[in-house]
Amino acid sequence: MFHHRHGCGWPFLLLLLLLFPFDESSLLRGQAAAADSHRVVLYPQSTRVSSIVSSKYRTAFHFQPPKNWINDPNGPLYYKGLYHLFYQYNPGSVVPGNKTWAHSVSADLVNWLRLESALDRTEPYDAKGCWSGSVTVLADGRPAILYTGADDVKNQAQCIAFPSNSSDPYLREWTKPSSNPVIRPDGPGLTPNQFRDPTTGWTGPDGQWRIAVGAELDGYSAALLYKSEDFVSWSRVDHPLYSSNSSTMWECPDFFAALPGNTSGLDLSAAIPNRAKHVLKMSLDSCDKYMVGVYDLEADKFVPDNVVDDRRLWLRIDYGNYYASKSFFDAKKGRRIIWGWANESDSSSDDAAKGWAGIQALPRTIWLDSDGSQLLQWPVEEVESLRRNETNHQGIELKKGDMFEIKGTDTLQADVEIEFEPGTMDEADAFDPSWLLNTEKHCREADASAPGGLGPFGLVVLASDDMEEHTAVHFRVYKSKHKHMILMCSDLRRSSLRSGLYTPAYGGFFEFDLEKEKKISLRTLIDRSAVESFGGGGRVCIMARVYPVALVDDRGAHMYAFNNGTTAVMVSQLKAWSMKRAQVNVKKG
Ligand SMILES: OC[C@H]1O[C@@](CO)(OC[C@@]2(O[C@H]3O[C@H](CO)[C@@H](O)[C@H](O)[C@H]3O)O[C@H](CO)[C@@H](O)[C@@H]2O)[C@@H](O)[C@@H]1O
Repeated sequence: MFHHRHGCGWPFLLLLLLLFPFDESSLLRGQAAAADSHRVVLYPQSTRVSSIVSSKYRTAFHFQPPKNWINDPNGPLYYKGLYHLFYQYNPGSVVPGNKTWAHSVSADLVNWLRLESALDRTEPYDAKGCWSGSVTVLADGRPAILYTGADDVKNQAQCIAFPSNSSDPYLREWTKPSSNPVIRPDGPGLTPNQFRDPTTGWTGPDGQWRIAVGAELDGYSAALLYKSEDFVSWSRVDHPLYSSNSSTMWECPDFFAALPGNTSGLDLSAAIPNRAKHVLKMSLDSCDKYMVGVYDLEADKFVPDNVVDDRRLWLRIDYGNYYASKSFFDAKKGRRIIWGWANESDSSSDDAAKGWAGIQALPRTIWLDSDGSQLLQWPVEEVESLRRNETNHQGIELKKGDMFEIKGTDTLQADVEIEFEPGTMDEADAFDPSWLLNTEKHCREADASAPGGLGPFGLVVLASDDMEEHTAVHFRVYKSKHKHMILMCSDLRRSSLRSGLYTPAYGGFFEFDLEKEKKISLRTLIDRSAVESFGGGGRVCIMARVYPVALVDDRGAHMYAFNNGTTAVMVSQLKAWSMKRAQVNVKKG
């Protein structure tokens, strides 16, 4: 029998059991299947599914403007006591196009004040859009924007802008000098409409500035390297910072240094300790991938520690809906922070009806693990200021089929931290490396309801009373040669009764010394249409967008810790908080 702990729905479940007997070993699938039979009778979709046009899907603490289309975060920086976030914004519409640099500021990375646009399409060289780029603080303390201007035939060139008044901490007004564009799409191997998204600058041993620009080079991907004395006149270095024939154009490259095992960040323009590694991030295939390596100062090249030919195996910043990320060194707290964009997962006609599309994922502190092999991420600590009414449990044993309902928390706006401790690791199934090639496929097959030796166990969020709608974030433990391989999935397939949504089962693997660590942690932040999860202390991150009908209908939602694996797991610690609404772009300054 399954063990439903502290559950709300006993009478209902009992009724379901009587009416629709199901395989006891697969509670989630069983409930959904039973509910499926109900759906026709109780919830004919035409009358049941209320409109997606609801302010209830707008996020309470993820960054979004009041309306219209947004994409990439651009040029984040900390300047004179304020955090600045610029982002790609179409001021006139909810579809991509006519991009400008919208601009917001914050004292705490949580509450944001909307300012006037920083860059608009005013010149022939940016007539089709002021596209993505970065901010660099120059030696005299002045920030400079480098962005991509797309002209009327969408050829791309890199352009510069300076604050009209750099003593203004709000950096409200920006000026484009007559020297623009400062880097044209010229030179051997370049494709003029595949040349964009300049990185933040750094200085080399010769004191000269360097930047990388995403490009297609001879049909392949490259982070092209440019050098300058004064940040205004640039020349192309005869070799790229790094290039690869495993893919085509890389968008939004990001290049930074990090010390293994140290959560403090490094400022790329300052002296970089010898022990430091470098990270090159690139956006392609609708996701953000990265390589860890060293920056060979003599050759002026990035050299990855491992060259992996098959790009499906490249490490990922996030295994969900997350793209075009950009990091910056936060001089206030000495950390590196990364921002990334999460698109809507509905149709563009839904977006048009809603009048808004796109959010930014939470700002995350990002650092390298102790052996320098992968990045770890965690929401910036400031997010915790929104936590209210803590719920705390320890020592909950979850046997196969158990669900433990987390009560007393606003399940639509919540922050949950759980530690799972398997009783034994003996039953873990064997790992097959071929799963790494398609983790989403593996998450579809390794469903939350399909029992394994050790797992699935995890969290079910935004679950309707009858489980007809729910999103499962869960782990499965596999034995591999040396350590364990942990699969983390965020399965959206039953997240909504609506049709026409993109509802994959996202997934990523991480290697973990479970014998030593004993516990696997999960942190999930639920913010209405956003479910952002961090597994294994930030080893795998999954950003997801969901649109449960129950949320709009005010039917509430449930949240459960569950285990459907053969081996019992102990929830050694469970903490949940309701999250207060932040002031995000509600006011214009
Ligand atoms: O806003 C331009 C910047 O955005 C980037 C990366 O997101 O380029 C995206 C790109 O278009 C694709 O992405 C759009 C969303 O950003 C999508 O809606 C569109 O359908 C896609 O083609 O933007 C340009 C212009 O559309 C196109 O060449 C890119 O692929 C970044 O590279 C740009 O600076």
